[in-house]
Amino acid sequence: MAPMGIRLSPLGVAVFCLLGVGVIYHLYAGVISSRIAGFRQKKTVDLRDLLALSIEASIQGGREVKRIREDDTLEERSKGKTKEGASEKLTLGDLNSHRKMYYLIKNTYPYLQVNSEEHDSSDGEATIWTRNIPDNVLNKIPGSKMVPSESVTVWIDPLDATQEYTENLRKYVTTMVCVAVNGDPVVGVIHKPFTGYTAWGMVGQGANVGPRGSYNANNPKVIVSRSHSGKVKGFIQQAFGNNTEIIPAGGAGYKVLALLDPSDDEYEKADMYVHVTYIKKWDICAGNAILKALGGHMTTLKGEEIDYSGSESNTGGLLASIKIDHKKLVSRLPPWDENK
Ligand SMILES: Nc1ncnc2c1ncn2[C@@H]1O[C@H](COP(=O)(O)O)[C@@H](OP(=O)(O)O)[C@H]1O
Ligand SMILES: [Mg+2]
Ligand SMILES: [Mg+2]
Ligand SMILES: [Mg+2]
Repeated sequence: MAPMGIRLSPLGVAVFCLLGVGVIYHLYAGVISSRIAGFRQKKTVDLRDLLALSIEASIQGGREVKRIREDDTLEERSKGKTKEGASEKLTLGDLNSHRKMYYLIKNTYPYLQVNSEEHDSSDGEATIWTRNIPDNVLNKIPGSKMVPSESVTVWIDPLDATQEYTENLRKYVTTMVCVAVNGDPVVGVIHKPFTGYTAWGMVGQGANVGPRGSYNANNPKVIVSRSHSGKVKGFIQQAFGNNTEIIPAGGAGYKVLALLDPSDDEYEKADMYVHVTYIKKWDICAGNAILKALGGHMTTLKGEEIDYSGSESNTGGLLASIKIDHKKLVSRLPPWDENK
C-alpha cells in the first residue's frame, strides 16, 4: 500500500524502473564497457606479443647497460653475499636497466606476474610498448599464440654477469627476459648490449639462432662459472676425466650462447654448461627456453626439469646441452647432493 492513499500502477512502476536503469546505463556506459573490455583483455595474452615486447625490453635495458659502462658511472656497491660468500654486486647499470625493462613490461601488461632480479623504490617510468613486432618474429611466427594471463610468469635479468661488467669484461654481459607458462620456459630472449645482438626462441615456434653442426659428448668442453664456480672442476673431472677441457666464463646468458652458433661474435665452443652452486631463475630461464626451442635441454644435475613459477631459487645445479643425449649425460655425473 502506498502512503496517503496514492495508488501506484504496476505499469507506472515498471516504466519508472526502466527509465532509471536507462539513465544509470547512459551515465556509466563508458565505465561499464571499459571494465568489461579490461576483464576480457586480462583473460588471455598473446605469447608472440610477449616475445616482441621481451626483445624490446632487453634492447632498452641494454642501452642503459652500455651507456653507463661507457660513461664509467657504475656506482658499484654490494647487495650482500651469496651463500658461498662471494660479494653480490649491484651497479647503476643493473638498476637503470631494471627500470627500463620492468616498467615497459609492467605498464603494457599490469596484470602479469613479473619477477626482476632488481627492485627500486622510485615512481617508475611512463614507458609503454609501441606494439611493433619485428619482421623476423612475424616471419617465423605467423599467428597469435594466446594463453591465460594467470598462467604466465615473466623473469627479468636486467644485467647478467654484473661481476664481469665491473671488471669491464664486456663480452660476457647480457640482458635477459623469459616468459614461463605454467612454470614451463616458453619464450627466451638474450641480448648483448655491447654488440647489439639479440638471440630469441619460442618453444614449438622457432628461433633466430641455431645449434652448431656437431658436439663432442665423449670428451666434452665444459663451460662453467668463473666467479661462482664452487667445486665444479672436481665434479666435471669425476664425470668426464681429469683431462676434460674446462672453460671458465662469466654470465649464465653468455654460457648458453657459447653452446649455440650466434652471429655477433667469436664464442668459446662449449659442448655443455655445468653449474653446481645456487642460482636464480632470472639467470637461467631465458637460456632454458631458447635451448628448449632448439631441441636442447637445461635441467638440474639430477636431470629434473626446472619449474619457473613460484620462488626464485634453483638449488639443484644446472646441466645444459644440445644435440647430445642429455639423459645419458646425467647418468655420467657423480651423485649430486644439493645440501653439500
Ligand atoms: N652461487 C650463486 N649465488 C647467487 N647467484 C649466483 C650464484 N652463481 C651464479 N649466480 C648468478 O648467476 C649469474 C651467472 O653467474 P656466473 O657468471 O658466475 O656463471 C650471475 O647473475 P648476475 O650477474 O645477474 O647477478 C650470478 O650472480
Ligand atoms: Mg646480480
Ligand atoms: Mg644473472
Ligand atoms: Mg643480474
